[in-house]
Amino acid sequence: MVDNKLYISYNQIHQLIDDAVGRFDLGDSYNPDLIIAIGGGGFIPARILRSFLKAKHGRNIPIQAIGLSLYEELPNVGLGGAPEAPGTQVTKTQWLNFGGADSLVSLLGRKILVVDEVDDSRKTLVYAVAELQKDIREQERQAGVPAGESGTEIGIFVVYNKDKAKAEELPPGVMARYYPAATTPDRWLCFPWDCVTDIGEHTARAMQPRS
Ligand SMILES: O=P(O)(O)OC[C@H]1O[C@H](OP(=O)(O)OP(=O)(O)O)[C@H](O)[C@@H]1O
Ligand SMILES: Nc1nc2[nH]cnc2c(=O)[nH]1
Repeated sequence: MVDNKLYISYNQIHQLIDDAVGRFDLGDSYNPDLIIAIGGGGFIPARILRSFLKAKHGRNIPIQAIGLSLYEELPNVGLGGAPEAPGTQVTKTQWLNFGGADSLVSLLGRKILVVDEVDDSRKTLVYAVAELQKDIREQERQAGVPAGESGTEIGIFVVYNKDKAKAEELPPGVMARYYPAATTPDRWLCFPWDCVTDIGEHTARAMQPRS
């Protein structure tokens, strides 16, 4: 049976992020001051990205986490696990804390970089951006700033963009700040943090020439 999965190693992710920060001139052409990581898959890439942006600008960018889920896990069938089945709608499992007395995050005027490990159908990113835009409008309203005039910008960094027709589209202003570290065929990606068997074997598979 043909293994249609693509195995990815930690080093490959690290190297792709390093290359992408230089290639896209991230930190200069778009200089984020807030990273929003979409968990769980966006957490490790966001942390690596923060190191490369700090190396460039000497400034640690805060990382805030949101939790979104679209894919359900199928029973595990060996190394790398089974591909997961897409659900029909994205669900929020965790969101930013703002607005109340214990508010931690102001979005106004921020240059936000949303980070995830893979852009597949694009549903997750579209949902995240739409929800963030609602929050920005609400914060503008609370601050008495006309809608859309706070100077807040949203960009997107993904480690892998799957080369396929997307189910949904991002707003053009956000697509202008869309940074995919790599483009990959429409195959199931097995990330190293999903590996619960032998990480050495997983890494060896990741290093084999792609078929
Ligand atoms: O482009 P899409 O088709 O929306 O898929 C991409 C999303 O799918 C995965 O999340 P998942 O729902 O599996 O949650 P997880 O990160 O917690 O595993 C991945 O981390 C992305 O967030
Ligand atoms: N691990 C993993 N999660 C995903 N979520 C959407 N596409 C993928 C994929 O190819 N691999």
